[in-house]
Amino acid sequence: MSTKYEVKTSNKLGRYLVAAKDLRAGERILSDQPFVLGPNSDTSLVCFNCYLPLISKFVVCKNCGIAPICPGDGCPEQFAKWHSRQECDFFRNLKLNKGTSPMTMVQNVGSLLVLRALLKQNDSPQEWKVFSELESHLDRRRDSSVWEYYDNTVKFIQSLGLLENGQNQELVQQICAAIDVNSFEVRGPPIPAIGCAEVLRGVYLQATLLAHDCVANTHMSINDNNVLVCHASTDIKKGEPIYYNYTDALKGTAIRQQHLMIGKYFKCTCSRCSDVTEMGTYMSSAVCPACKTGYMSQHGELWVCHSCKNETEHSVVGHKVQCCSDKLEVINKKDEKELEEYIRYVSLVLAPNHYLLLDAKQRLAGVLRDIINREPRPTKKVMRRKMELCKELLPVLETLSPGICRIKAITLYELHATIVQLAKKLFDAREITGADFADELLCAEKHLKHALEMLVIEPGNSPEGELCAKALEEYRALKLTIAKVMDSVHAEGKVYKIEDVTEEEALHPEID
Ligand SMILES: C[S@@+](CC[C@H](N)C(=O)[O-])C[C@H]1O[C@@H](n2cnc3c(N)ncnc32)[C@H](O)[C@@H]1O
Repeated sequence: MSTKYEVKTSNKLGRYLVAAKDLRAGERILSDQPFVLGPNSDTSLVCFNCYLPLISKFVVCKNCGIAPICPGDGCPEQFAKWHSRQECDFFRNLKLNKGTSPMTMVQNVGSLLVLRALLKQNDSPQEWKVFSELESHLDRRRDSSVWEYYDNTVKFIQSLGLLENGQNQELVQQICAAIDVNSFEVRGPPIPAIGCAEVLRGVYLQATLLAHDCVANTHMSINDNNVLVCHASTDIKKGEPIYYNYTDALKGTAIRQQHLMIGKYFKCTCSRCSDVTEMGTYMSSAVCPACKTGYMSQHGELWVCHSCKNETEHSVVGHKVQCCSDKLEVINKKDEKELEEYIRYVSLVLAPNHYLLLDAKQRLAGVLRDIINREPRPTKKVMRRKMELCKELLPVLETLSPGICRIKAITLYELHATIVQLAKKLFDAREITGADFADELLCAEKHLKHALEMLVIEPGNSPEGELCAKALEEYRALKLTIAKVMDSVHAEGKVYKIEDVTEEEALHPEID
């Protein structure tokens, strides 16, 4: 039993976790191994052992003769292996006694996670019991399209003779439902030479008890060994609920609620959902066509301006917002000019922090980052624009994801990097003084330190953990540079050049 949290039950939330003591931001609350982990139901073929995609060819496991696995040298050693001895023996029996073929497995890869959960019934009966008691909303799903969707999985499991006497298709539907309602997205193993990874789903029996709030007080990370770690993102007082955000904090209320209703079967009534301004961010609001300065938010069939109180029919504003959304779908989101044009165009219609605008601004910041890193002499204009975009995003993140937040940390890291790049360029061109240069570097240092304070809890073997290691090196180098610049500012008559800091000094500074 954890000393950090207690399990409570309410009519509204079912079981949920509360803090058993005062928790500080950054404090670890729980760490959890997956009960099951595997591909999504609509997956393309993956290796049954390591979950790498099997793109053009595969072999079958030598022992069971039916599980598709990696060809050539087999699965990379560093990845977890999921085709267990028990499963392999079970598959072998299937082949010998039922004539099950590798093709049956290939065709039913989307049901693999359900099959693996069901096999836990005998392999880990205690865990299975906990899993079988999770909320599944089975009655809400009965006779719906999702029930029908999983019909193939039911047939596949039945064909393997896995349902014991008295068990029926309801059990398979219940497993499908419990996985849908309780699973977390997990990054699959990175595909060699490409780097990107399949998105898998994992059920974590402790973490799944966290209730949802659109303004969460936890930060979740899953490392490359698939261990989930949950930290407090803000201070949490003893007795307060511990919340995780099941949906995307950077989406508007209508989209978040739809996602929660379709996937988790509840209507969120959190403080953000109950506030049409979304905590003053106006993230789903539009510019008022009457006063042109106020923002209108939706109240049922009307949109009302917070400033001049003008009322407009939903059909009118809703249509405009839909057009902005449709346009974002079709533009080239890797093209700087198309994104800038989109931002200019929709800024006439949408409030500045509307989620569609924030989406476009985030993408543009990424495109500009790539330009700055790729071009030998990126322009000051590009750097300034990227900094402006980061600065626009940060206050919204601070309101909607207070405390420790991954996107906030990355945005602060990016902001620091560009401040340093621009300041260096300006100083080298003698466009700013040594004192101004030092000020800029100090400002960058403040942002980098803040980013590091959040990144430090990321698991080392994750992309964010790697960013943390890189940021730490850069922090040490930056401190050294600042000290040199300060010295030169104070040393009369000396003209300081950043190149005066040797690479050796920058990369291996003395740590203070
Ligand atoms: C991942 S499960 C959480 C564990 C679940 N309470 C249990 O006892 O098994 C998600 C379900 O918890 C309930 N839930 C979580 N957060 C909620 C919220 N903010 N409002 C209403 N229901 C919520 C919903 O039934 C949802 O489908």
